[in-house]
Amino acid sequence: MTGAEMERSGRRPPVKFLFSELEEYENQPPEKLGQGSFGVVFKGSIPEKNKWGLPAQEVAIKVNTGTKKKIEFNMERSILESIEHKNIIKLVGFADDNNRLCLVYEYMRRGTLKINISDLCWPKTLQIMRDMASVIFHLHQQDPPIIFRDLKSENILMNENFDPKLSDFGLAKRGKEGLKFGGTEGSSDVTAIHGSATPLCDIYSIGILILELLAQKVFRDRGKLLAWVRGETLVKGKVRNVKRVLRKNLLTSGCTVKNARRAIKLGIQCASYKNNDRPTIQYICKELSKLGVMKSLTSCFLNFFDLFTINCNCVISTGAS
Ligand SMILES: Nc1ncnc2c1ncn2[C@@H]1O[C@H](COP(=O)(O)OP(=O)(O)OP(=O)(O)O)[C@@H](O)[C@H]1O
Repeated sequence: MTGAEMERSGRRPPVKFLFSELEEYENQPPEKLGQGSFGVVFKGSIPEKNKWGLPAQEVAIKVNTGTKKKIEFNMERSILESIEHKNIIKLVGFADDNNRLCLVYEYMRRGTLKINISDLCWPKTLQIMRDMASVIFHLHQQDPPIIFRDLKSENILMNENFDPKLSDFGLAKRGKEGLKFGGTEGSSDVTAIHGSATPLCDIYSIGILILELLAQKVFRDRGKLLAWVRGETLVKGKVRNVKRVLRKNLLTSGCTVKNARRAIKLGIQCASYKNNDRPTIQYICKELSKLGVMKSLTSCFLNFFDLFTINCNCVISTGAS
C-alpha cells in the first residue's frame, strides 16, 4: 500500500522522524523497556502539538545498537506499512539517516506475553490463540504469502487490556525477500531456521504457542515442552490426562476438560515433526472457534491487582456477556 492509498483508506503512513526529534520525545530520565538483538527500546511520548498532526501518545522507540540490521529494518517497515490487522503492532514512524536506524511503535503497556503467561484466565488464553491464528491466516493470505518465521511469546506484546499484538517482523519472509535464515530454536521449525521456510513453519510455531498457553509456562528449550506435554497427556495416542498439564486457574476460569483435550490435540498436531501432518491455518481457526467458555463464566477481566494474586488470577463476572 502506498502512502497516498493509506491516507485515502484513513490510515496514516509511518512518519519519517529526525533523530533530533526522537531524542526530544524520549522520556527523561530514560526509561528502558527492553533490549533485543536489533537494539534497545525506550519509552517516549509524542506531545499533543506536533508537526505531523499525530495524536498525543506514548510510544516505544527501538534504537539500533550493535551491528547494523538494514535488511531486518526494511522488512519490518515494509510489512508494517502494507499490512493492517488489529493484532499487529502499529508502526508510528521510523528514522534512518544512513548511519543509524530507529523504529517507533505504539506503546504496549503490559509488555510481552511471555511475562504475563502464567496469569491468564481461559477466556483471555482462548482469545490469544484465536487472535494469533487470525494474524497468521492474514499473513499467509497475502500475495506472495508472508511467513512470519518467529512466532513466540516474546514477540507478542500486550496492551492495557492484555490484547495481543504480533511484533518483530524483521525475520519475516515475503516471497524471495528477507534474510535466508530466521526463527528461534525450539519455537520455530528447523526449516525456518535453516533457510527453506514455508507457511508450515508458522503452523509449527502456533502449535508450540498453543501448548505454552495451556501449560502457562515458557520452556527455555521449547522442544522439551512438546515432549513433556506429549509424555504427560498421551495414552495410546489419545489425549487423556489434561490436568497434568493445565494449571488449576484455567480449569476454574471456564475451560472444560473437553476443551482442554481438544486444544492440546490441536497443539500437538500443529507441532508435528513432519510438515505434512500439520493442519492448515483454516482448520486451526475453525477448531479454535469451536472451543468455548463454560456458560456461567462468560466474562473475564484481568487487572493490575489480579496479575499479582496467586490463586485467583481472573476476576470472573457471571452472567455478563
Ligand atoms: N511497542 C512496545 N511497547 C512496550 N514494550 C516494548 C515494545 N516493543 C518492544 N518492547 C520491549 O522491548 C523488548 C525488546 O524488544 P524486541 O524484542 O522487539 O527487540 P529486538 O531487538 O527486535 O529483539 P529480537 O532479538 O527479538 O529481534 C521487548 O521484549 C519488550 O519488553
